[in-house]
Amino acid sequence: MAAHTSNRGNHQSKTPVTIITGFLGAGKTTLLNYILKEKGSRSIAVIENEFGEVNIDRELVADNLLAKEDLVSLENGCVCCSLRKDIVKAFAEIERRSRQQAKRVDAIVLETTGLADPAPVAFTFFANPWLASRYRLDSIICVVDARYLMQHLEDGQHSDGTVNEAVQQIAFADLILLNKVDLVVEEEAKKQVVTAIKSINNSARIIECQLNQETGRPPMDLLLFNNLFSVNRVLEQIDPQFLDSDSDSDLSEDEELSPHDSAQQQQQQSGDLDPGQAGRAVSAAAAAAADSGPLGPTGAPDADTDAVASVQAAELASVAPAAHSGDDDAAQGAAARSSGQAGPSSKTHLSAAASLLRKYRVNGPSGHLTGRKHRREEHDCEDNCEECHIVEGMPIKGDRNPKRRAKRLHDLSDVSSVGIMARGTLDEYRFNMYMRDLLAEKAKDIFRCKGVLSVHGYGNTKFVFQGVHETICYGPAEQPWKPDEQRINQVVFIGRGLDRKALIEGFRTCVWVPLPDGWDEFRDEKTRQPFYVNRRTGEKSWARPVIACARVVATQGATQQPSQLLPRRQPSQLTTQLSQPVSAATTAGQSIPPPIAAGTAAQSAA
Ligand SMILES: Nc1nc2c(ncn2[C@@H]2O[C@H](COP(=O)(O)OP(=O)(O)OP(=O)(O)O)[C@@H](O)[C@H]2O)c(=O)[nH]1
Repeated sequence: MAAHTSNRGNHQSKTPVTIITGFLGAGKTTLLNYILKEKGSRSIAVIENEFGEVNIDRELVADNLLAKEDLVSLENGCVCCSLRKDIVKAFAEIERRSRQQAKRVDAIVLETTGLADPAPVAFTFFANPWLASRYRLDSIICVVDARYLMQHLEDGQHSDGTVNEAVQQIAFADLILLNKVDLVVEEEAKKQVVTAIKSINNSARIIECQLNQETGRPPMDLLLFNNLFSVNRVLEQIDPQFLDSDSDSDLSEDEELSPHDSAQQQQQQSGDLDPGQAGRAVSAAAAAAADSGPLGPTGAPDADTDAVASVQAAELASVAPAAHSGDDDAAQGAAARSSGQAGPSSKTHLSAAASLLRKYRVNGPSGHLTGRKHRREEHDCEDNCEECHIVEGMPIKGDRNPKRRAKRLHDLSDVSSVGIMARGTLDEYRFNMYMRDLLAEKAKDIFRCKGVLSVHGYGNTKFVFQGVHETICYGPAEQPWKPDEQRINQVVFIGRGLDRKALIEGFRTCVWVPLPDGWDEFRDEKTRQPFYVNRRTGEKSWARPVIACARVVATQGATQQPSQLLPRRQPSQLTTQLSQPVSAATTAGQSIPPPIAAGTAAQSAA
């Protein structure tokens, strides 16, 4: 780990950092899990950034980590904007933990959210002196969803010439994993995707893969320690003015931590970072690290006198203003750093860094996750308007004319996440119906949904569900529910124009509740729709009776007469029916099948 390396400024001795980027649902976490499983004796720490209100990825990644200390989560925000300060703090936290356990870290993998622009994240490694002295960017890997890329690119090309995150992610990649090739059967369609990728980034290597299959994964040595990132490439092929520097910096003022923050920092020593607490906790770590000094390779304190200053720099996550030193200086400095030569003068370094950070500091005061509805057309704003998340950005490749540079739009004002948690177990059928109806109506706008579920009738099997637009699959998690683990269902939806209230209310109806005494549940053999029979009276109903007023509810809203139902079956048959795994309804990569015609008993059952 960087804290365990005494060489400063030597490119190869710095701890390599791999950024995994890619649009929502492309397969980033699948890749990360593969890396963690195949890492062998190498020690890898993970910084995981999740956009959603509920962190499902932590659950999915944690099983593959040797220790939970190897994972730092940056939740409910996006590292490229609202959580960017926290990147530095997350690195400091990893150092603190590794120091505490006298453990080395060979590499760090940072998984961004699917909505992140990797550019500002990447440049934090050049802009922040503390990070730059300890870490080097090994490569940016972009995972591309072969099935949905064209849709995402189309969504990303606006009539006003702006581009979206999917484009940025490809443009900045050093390595592109064209994933889910199993879902694109036609060679022509695949070629079209490859052509689209090459039109954005012609220099990155493209590897076709199927990350969810053992046989479809790229070899590990292509992924880590590959030294592919090059600032020169960014300057030459993406934005020649990327490192333009100037003298002003407005960074330090609002990024400094107040004494109040510092007091809070002292209280949090370990554990995953809560949203909002994250930065403070990790800063405390940076401060603690500064106090004790960095460790050398053996774990002994290093006498490096700039240590305190460096770590404090990390804590502040800011750069001091520096005199204007000229574009060439800045570019050369960055290029020199990239190639492992001695760094530029600190003046140049800080100046370039100030320019970069200012350029990419795009989020408004409250960040885009607060559900701001501020839209571009509502006022006549300029580039860099913080309210709109619009910054001056990348040119379209090959376009060297600054006047024609496309503005990059990081307008997530209508994109939100809705996280829902519910205690207990879920009714399989109702949940299937809930998802089917939701996706039938809103699949295009629901970019991503995922969750961890406890389903009634399946004992301690923990189910994971994963959805990307209308593609959804269910399956058992790697680990079952632990005996002392609370059964809390967690789902998260990420998309455009989500109706939070409707999503929550709908999900609530999926929670399994016991039937009133005397009622049995059966399934229609063809549709698998449940129906209910009163043992005593023989009454049948599509609607689920509830305990308090079973008769009333049982007849309310039923869409067909119980007489149309199949004959009553024996309880043993019922058990067989209900023990069908929820995953049997769908298999990976297939859309959820419609068990019954739309709009029938699923809604009325509530
Ligand atoms: N068919 C198919 N599915 C895949 C492949 N690779 C990953 N998946 C599935 O795609 C879904 C999303 O994968 P993740 O790894 O969670 O995607 P992600 O990019 O981390 O998603 P976010 O973090 O939410 O943006 C999961 O259900 C994976 O099992 C593949 O090669 N083929």
